[in-house]
Amino acid sequence: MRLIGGEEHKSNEQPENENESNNEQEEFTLGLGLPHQSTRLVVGYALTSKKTKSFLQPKLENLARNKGIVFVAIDQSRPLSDQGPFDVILHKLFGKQWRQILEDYREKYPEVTVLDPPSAIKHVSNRQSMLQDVTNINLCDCHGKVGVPKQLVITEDPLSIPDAVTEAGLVLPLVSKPLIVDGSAKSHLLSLAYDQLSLSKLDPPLVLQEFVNHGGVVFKVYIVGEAIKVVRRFSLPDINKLELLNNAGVFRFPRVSCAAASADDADLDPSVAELPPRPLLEKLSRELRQRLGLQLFNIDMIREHGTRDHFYVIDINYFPGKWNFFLIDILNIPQQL
Ligand SMILES: Nc1ncnc2c1ncn2[C@@H]1O[C@H](COP(=O)(O)OP(=O)(O)OP(=O)(O)O)[C@@H](O)[C@H]1O
Ligand SMILES: O=P(O)(O)O[C@H]1[C@H](O)[C@H](O)[C@H](OP(=O)(O)O)[C@@H](OP(=O)(O)O)[C@@H]1O
Ligand SMILES: [Mg+2]
Ligand SMILES: [Mg+2]
Repeated sequence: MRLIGGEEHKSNEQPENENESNNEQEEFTLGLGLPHQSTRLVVGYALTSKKTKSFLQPKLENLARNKGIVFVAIDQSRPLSDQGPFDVILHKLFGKQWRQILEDYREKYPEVTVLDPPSAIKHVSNRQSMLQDVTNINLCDCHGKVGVPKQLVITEDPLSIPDAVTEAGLVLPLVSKPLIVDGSAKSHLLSLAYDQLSLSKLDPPLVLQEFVNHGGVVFKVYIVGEAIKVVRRFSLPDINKLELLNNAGVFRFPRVSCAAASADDADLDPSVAELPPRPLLEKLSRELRQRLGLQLFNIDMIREHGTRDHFYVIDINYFPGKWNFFLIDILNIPQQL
């Protein structure tokens, strides 16, 4: 298991010069559970134009090509079976139609690795089901505990929300998040609720999650097959009891922890900045890859403020934006040795 990130863990094996490319391709392919090819790997990709631009940057394409990995754009206007042949299909498109196309293709070509299976992606496209697998993972002896904030799904009448929150015993403040994540900006419209009555202004379907004070830093744990990369991002600041008493209403907030909000080089309180323990991340990653059936995802984790080792998973994202940099890390590591 390789941990790449704030604290880079370099493997100490040296690539054999004579078939370096194959070994490095092996790193990439076996790490992702892909078939290892001795010659080249054809990766068909189906992404939005925005994602293609952010993911398939020249550096990645060139590096991959040097290692026998070729990316070929899938023409979404033509039958998938008329294209290829592919060894891998890498995709991040939403909607039933694409899911069906991919399921039919998997039936016909079971030998092609689909990163990742549409049903597994659908599971993490819902903010309730995405976190369900986290709570029953046995992490004893992994130097920490990992939970999920108490949360409540609201699908019906917003006027029922205040009573539903009382009944569920949720404690304010609460973070309101659209229930479905579909790549749209709308699915990232989050709000912070300081009082119960204002909750009836919200717009279901949504999930209400208890806000956990965490020192204003979130750990984004990127998982690419067997590789893990952790980065720190700025997050919402803690909310103390006085602020809670003096504030009322529901406030929408921007995407506070996006790529531009890197906290990796910030001067932070070490007790806040300390990365989650590696054994914890390795076990969590291994278990979630297996339970979610995913190879490409990230986990957003926060440390409960005032504790050393009590973490919460607040979000899981499929094929997040920074994947290409980690692919470069994985493809590139032997050259860095
Ligand atoms: N339960 C929580 N307690 C404290 N802060 C939270 C909680 N949930 C979300 N946040 C804050 O809101 C930010 C965004 O939350 P979340 O990651 O769930 O939204 P998102 O739209 O899925 O974001 P992205 O997919 O870009 O990571 C988090 O990075 C964190 O700063
Ligand atoms: O900070 P990053 O680049 O990891 O942010 C991700 C974000 O966490 C989500 O994964 C986004 O995907 P959706 O949830 O489907 O919107 C990513 O957007 P994408 O267009 O790159 O897939 C962000 O990059
Ligand atoms: Mg997040
Ligand atoms: Mg998310």
